[in-house]
Amino acid sequence: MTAILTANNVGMVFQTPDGGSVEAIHNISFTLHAGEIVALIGPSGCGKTTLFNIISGLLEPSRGSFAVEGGDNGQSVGYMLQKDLLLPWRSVIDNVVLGLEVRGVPTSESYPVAKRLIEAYGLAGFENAKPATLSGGMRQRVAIMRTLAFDPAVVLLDEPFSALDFQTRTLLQTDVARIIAEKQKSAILITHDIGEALTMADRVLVLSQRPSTVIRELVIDIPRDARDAVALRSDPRFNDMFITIWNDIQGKAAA
Ligand SMILES: Nc1ncnc2c1ncn2[C@@H]1O[C@H](COP(=O)(O)OP(=O)(O)OP(=O)(O)O)[C@@H](O)[C@H]1O
Repeated sequence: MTAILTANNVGMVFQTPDGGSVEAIHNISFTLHAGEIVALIGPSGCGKTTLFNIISGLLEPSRGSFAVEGGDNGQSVGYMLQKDLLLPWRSVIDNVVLGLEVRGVPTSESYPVAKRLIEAYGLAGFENAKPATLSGGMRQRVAIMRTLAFDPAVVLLDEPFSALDFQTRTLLQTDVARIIAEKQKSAILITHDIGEALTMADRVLVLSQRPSTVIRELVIDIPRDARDAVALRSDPRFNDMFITIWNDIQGKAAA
């Protein structure tokens, strides 16, 4: 398996204005392989956002090393955030091409890429619509298209659906996992939602309380393409894994 992203003994200590320090991440090591979705889940304040900022190249770790295949992290990592951050004055297609435009790709090249994504992922006919006229789920679809349009090596999904209602969120989890598989992308999913991690990921890394380390690695041995977000919830394996992760996050020993 080809490694796309490698974190080796990554640690992060923040200096505080009063001269003290906060150790956010104690030691995290993991590898993301080509085509994989790895979920990071942990208690509130355990350092998920800090790790996300390290992965995206916004922060240098205090210890250890971090590498993304293809070099400069910022260039090879695409984000999808909880807030879709679409530009309200731009149409759907002009939002999808934004990342390409920033990189200087002319519209003669970027529009066909965007049109293919919009058609493939269920928004044909909405190319010229403004974000305000779309539902929350449609806007998140536009956000994933914008992320995929510039062909990043790794897609970072930072609580991507937490602002959506349960039904939309459940449908989009399966959809986005499928889109990532079809585009042969690798992704890291940061989430508080155990069900979301189990629906979308190949592996779940459970993080401890701050300063965080990986306290469990769980391989989800149900093929991704056979996972329906709703049917999965009545699978006994889902329940077992859910309880294991829940106990880890609560700091409880397995029952
Ligand atoms: N710039 C900073 N200076 C000092 N401490 C910081 C800084 N950034 C984060 N921290 C601390 O590091 C810890 C981890 O923060 P982080 O935001 O990464 O957690 P998180 O897991 O994303 O939280 P949540 O689950 O609530 O979104 C927290 O205790 C936070 O207060």
